[in-house]
Amino acid sequence: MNSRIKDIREEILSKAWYTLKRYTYQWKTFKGPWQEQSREVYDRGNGAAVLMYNSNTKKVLLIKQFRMPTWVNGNKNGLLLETPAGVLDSNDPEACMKREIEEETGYRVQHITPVFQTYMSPGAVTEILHFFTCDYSKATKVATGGGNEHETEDLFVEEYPFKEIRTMVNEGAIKDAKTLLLLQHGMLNGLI
Ligand SMILES: Nc1nc2c(ncn2[C@@H]2O[C@H](COP(=O)(O)OP(=O)(O)O[C@H]3O[C@H](CO)[C@@H](O)[C@H](O)[C@@H]3O)[C@@H](O)[C@H]2O)c(=O)[nH]1
Ligand SMILES: [Mg+2]
Repeated sequence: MNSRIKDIREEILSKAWYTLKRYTYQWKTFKGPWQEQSREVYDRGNGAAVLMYNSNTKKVLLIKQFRMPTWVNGNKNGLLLETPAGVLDSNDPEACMKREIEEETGYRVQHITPVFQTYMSPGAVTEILHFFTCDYSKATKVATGGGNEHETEDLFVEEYPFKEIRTMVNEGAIKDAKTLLLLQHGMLNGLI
């Protein structure tokens, strides 16, 4: 509860694949007086993302895919290098993450480690992202991966040596926030 907010009204602006709402409310400002504020809020559910590193081969697994929102905002071919990630389809982030790993990468992993959770774009998007790490091995590969064709997902799986990844991070070549967070976490904690 927050006693600084009252008279909240919500209005659906768009309800298609996900939901966009406008919230209008009274906010008690830090200066004292009440003020009416209005904010558009996009609800695409919550998500999960994982740093997949192989401590034997010393490689990190990343996926490349076309991301339309980046293409309309400066990413020339629209392709983005990211950690595996997915939208949660239940209240169990760990189970969802494991399903998503198998769908996107073809690995059926037993253990993943929760590391932190963050709001990804708190001015506009409700999403909390659950972050994990996973030390994977070749032996757990059960399928080719590449995403769910029914959902028109089309992913390309790549592996990068730790050394190359560290250079990419330091030179600003990673353009996706969740991926940068996880790679930096891996570097800070001696995983990669
Ligand atoms: N038809 C249609 N399909 C959509 C739309 N938006 C998403 N999809 C389908 O839904 C799939 C969702 O795939 P996931 O793997 O579950 O999610 P993601 O797009 O990888 O999202 C992850 O990364 C995002 C960006 O960092 C995160 O925001 C998200 O929570 C999650 O972690 C997409 O690949 C696409 O096929 C849409 O507007 N229309
Ligand atoms: Mg995904």
